Amino acid sequence: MRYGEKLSKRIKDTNSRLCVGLDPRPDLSGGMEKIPDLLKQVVDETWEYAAAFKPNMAYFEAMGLRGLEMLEEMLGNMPKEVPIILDAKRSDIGETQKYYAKSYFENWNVDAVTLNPFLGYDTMEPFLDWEGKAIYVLAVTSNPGSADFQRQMVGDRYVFELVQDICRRAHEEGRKTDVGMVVGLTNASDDVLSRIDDYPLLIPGLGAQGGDLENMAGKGRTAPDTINVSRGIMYKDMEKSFGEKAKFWAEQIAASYPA
Ligand SMILES: O=c1ccn([C@@H]2O[C@H](COP(=O)(O)O)[C@@H](O)[C@H]2O)c(=O)[nH]1
Repeated sequence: MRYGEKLSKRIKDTNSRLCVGLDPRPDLSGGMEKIPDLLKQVVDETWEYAAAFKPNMAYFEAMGLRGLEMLEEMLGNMPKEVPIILDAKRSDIGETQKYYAKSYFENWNVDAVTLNPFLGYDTMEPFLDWEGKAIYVLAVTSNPGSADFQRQMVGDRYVFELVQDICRRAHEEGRKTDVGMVVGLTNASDDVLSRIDDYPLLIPGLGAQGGDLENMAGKGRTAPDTINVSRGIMYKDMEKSFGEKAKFWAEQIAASYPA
């Protein structure tokens, strides 16, 4: 089964496009030793509402070797039907990318990984022949600085449209790996979305970053797009359970962008 099929099935089964972000912060969680139980609790309480989970490498790397062990332990115990998108945003020459691809797709067996496309198509190549896997390339990120490069014009096209050419090329070449894009909800204007094809989108920026779900309403998209919430579930309204917050966000998303 291709990645897109697995994610589409999950979105249908749960009636949810919510991607639950797993960004553990020891400073807000009573110390590093609390993180493994916290992650287990978040996964246990939210998985029924989750189209996907997205651990961000930065938060695990910040805890040193123990953090990587925690990530590995967590990945080994995730519900198998929920796709895992590892937010790594890697970028390097192709020879080195081979080892990132092996690390994420073979050793950790995640379903998808985020990549920075700045070094060009050849650096995506090592990720493109993996059955059942996907990459999401950064196209229009959710930060204000997305205007610095991504939303600049080169001739009569935006830079993010050149990024989209990577998806098109992989698709035309019939590669085994699915290729989607990261498009931040905060910057998902009509001008942007009208130029984005129906490839799977990973859409961060809901919750703490204030992205507006109305941006996604009525766009006629059919791809298995998933909308991420990290802090809004793990570190907001702590009197509520993680499950309650995940349910809330799944419903909010469905109201504007039905599954
Ligand atoms: O453009 C991007 C790409 C990735 N992210 C990541 O998503 C989550 C968002 O966390 P929140 O707490 O829901 O704001 C985090 O891991 C970011 O590094 C993004 O925000 N924007």
